[in-house]
Amino acid sequence: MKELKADSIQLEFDGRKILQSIFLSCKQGEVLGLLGRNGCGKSSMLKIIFGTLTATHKYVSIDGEFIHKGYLNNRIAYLPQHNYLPAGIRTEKLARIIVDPQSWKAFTNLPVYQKSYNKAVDELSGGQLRQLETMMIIHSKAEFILLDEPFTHISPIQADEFKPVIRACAKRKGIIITDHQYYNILDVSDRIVLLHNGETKQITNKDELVTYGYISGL
Ligand SMILES: Nc1ncnc2c1ncn2[C@@H]1O[C@H](COP(=O)(O)OP(=O)(O)OP(=O)(O)O)[C@@H](O)[C@H]1O
Repeated sequence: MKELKADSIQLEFDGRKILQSIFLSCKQGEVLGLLGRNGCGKSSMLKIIFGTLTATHKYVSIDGEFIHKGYLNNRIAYLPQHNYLPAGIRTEKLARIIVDPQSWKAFTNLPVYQKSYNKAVDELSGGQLRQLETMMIIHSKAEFILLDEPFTHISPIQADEFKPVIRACAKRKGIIITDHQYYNILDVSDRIVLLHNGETKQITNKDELVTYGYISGL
């Protein structure tokens, strides 16, 4: 199983330090949950690993091989925080571009695809669209999958249907997932990392999330 490592990432915006002491690793076969307050740099970190945001400094590797642009050669796929599928195009057409032919059967069996395959993206509800674009990324060819807020706009029952699909995908791939619905992240993840004051903290006990002021502990 391959291992993705993100190390020594530093990011500044207008002289303001956002990320400074970052170490993340994710093996194929596991789901790594990434938590952190609004604006702490979670999306920026995923974009740096994916290769679409330039950091002041970064070291991203898969099995020791330096990865400059993760999106090249189907190494890393990224679900952005905001919708990415273009409006006006039929779902089936987009799925044929994004989904790995080897995962086509599993993907097309998903209820969300069956309900939407002959519709255009702009005919879907916000929740349907979010599920669909997450599922397309999960069933893409990439070795590692980065999911930025996949549970946003998703109803609780659909989130519960979602989690086993993410777990099943993690048998073959490595997944890094972030969302403010932290209970869903705790549920679906093997390990948790908290981004706190620009640094990654490996979380081994839920109480540490209270200590770092991420949840209130009430
Ligand atoms: N292009 C940019 N130019 C300047 N500042 C930026 C830019 N992109 C992000 N930032 C700032 O960097 C910080 C980290 O943003 P980022 O979107 O990575 O945080 P986040 O943890 O994903 O937040 P949220 O949970 O609210 O989505 C924020 O303070 C944000 O305002």
